[in-house]
Amino acid sequence: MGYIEFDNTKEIDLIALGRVAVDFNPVDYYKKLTESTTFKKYLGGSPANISVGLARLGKKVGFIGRVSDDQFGDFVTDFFNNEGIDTSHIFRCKNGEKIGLTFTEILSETESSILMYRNGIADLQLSVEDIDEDYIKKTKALLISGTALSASPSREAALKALALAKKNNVVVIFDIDYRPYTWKNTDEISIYYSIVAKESDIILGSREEFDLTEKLIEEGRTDKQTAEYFHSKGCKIVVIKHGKEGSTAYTNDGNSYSIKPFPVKLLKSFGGGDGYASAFLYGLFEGMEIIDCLELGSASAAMLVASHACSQDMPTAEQLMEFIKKAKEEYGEMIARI
Ligand SMILES: Nc1ncnc2c1ncn2[C@@H]1O[C@H](COP(=O)(O)OP(=O)(O)O)[C@@H](O)[C@H]1O
Ligand SMILES: O=C(O)C[C@@H](O)[C@H](O)C(=O)COP(=O)(O)O
Repeated sequence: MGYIEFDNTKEIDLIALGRVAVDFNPVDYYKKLTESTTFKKYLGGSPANISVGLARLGKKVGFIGRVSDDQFGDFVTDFFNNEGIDTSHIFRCKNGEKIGLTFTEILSETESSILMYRNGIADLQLSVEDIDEDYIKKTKALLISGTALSASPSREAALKALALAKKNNVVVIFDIDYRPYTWKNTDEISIYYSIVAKESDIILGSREEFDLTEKLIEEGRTDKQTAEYFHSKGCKIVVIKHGKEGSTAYTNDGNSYSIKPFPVKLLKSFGGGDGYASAFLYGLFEGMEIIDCLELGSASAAMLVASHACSQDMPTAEQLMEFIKKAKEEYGEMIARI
């Protein structure tokens, strides 16, 4: 059953809006960040990682964002160009704002932390003038990443893009993407997350992220109650992730589909969400059944938590299918299915 009706006359599959950043992941990991001395530089930023993931899977991807006018702004723009991602709407900050830097601490396979340098950040300078209706008209889907709502003028730019997407028959995907940094308080989180969530066709988030969204609506909801609420506002698919416990997609016909993680040798505990989102959305673009979309998402997520990078290690469709094939050969056809 097709829960999402994409307008396939549009030339772009997905435009993502939000931060592009630079990740510095330690090469000498499994130690404290204070002790790591060597790092590998990658493109980063959750919506940017998702964009790379979808491009690697063969989708036509665009991006709306602001980056610094320096070598790191060049680096991320060049990386996008090399991946075939449209950069016509990635703008440079002209007042010295800097791109976000993310230093990750990989203490063990299961313990990681993320140190974000976001003072005077470029991505939150995205402004309503950067939001071009003619560009948004071109895409089947717009993905809004929650951190874009954390401060003005990016907040108003994201809300303008949302309005133009609704006006132009563009599917709206809200990746809640909570990062504590930048938000003033939890009231603002709930106000702005819930505005976007109530307008979205697809929402992806962890339980914690939905709790933050629903703080000013109703607290303590179950996953089912959360899904039913956003379905009542017009959302078609609500995906609620529970880390290594797996995830469930709730569709607006009252059905739900759950998937478990694929067994994998963990390298780090982050990066899974971006792999998950890109592959899940790829499945929707391909018209797959929800459970098959979830399987793709779970597999890609597993590949990413087993990898050092969160962008550069995004799989191609061939690699993703090969990973699933091998997992099923080793663990059985129903390995990730509940
Ligand atoms: N230890 C793990 N092994 C395999 N897959 C994992 C593991 N941890 C997370 N994942 C996968 O990554 C997905 C997203 O992880 P989660 O922590 O929920 O999101 P995020 O990475 O955005 O914080 C999970 O739903 C799961 O499929
Ligand atoms: O989102 C960021 O700014 C940092 C990411 O680039 C980083 O790779 C990461 O934390 C991935 O997050 P996740 O996929 O949500 O675990």
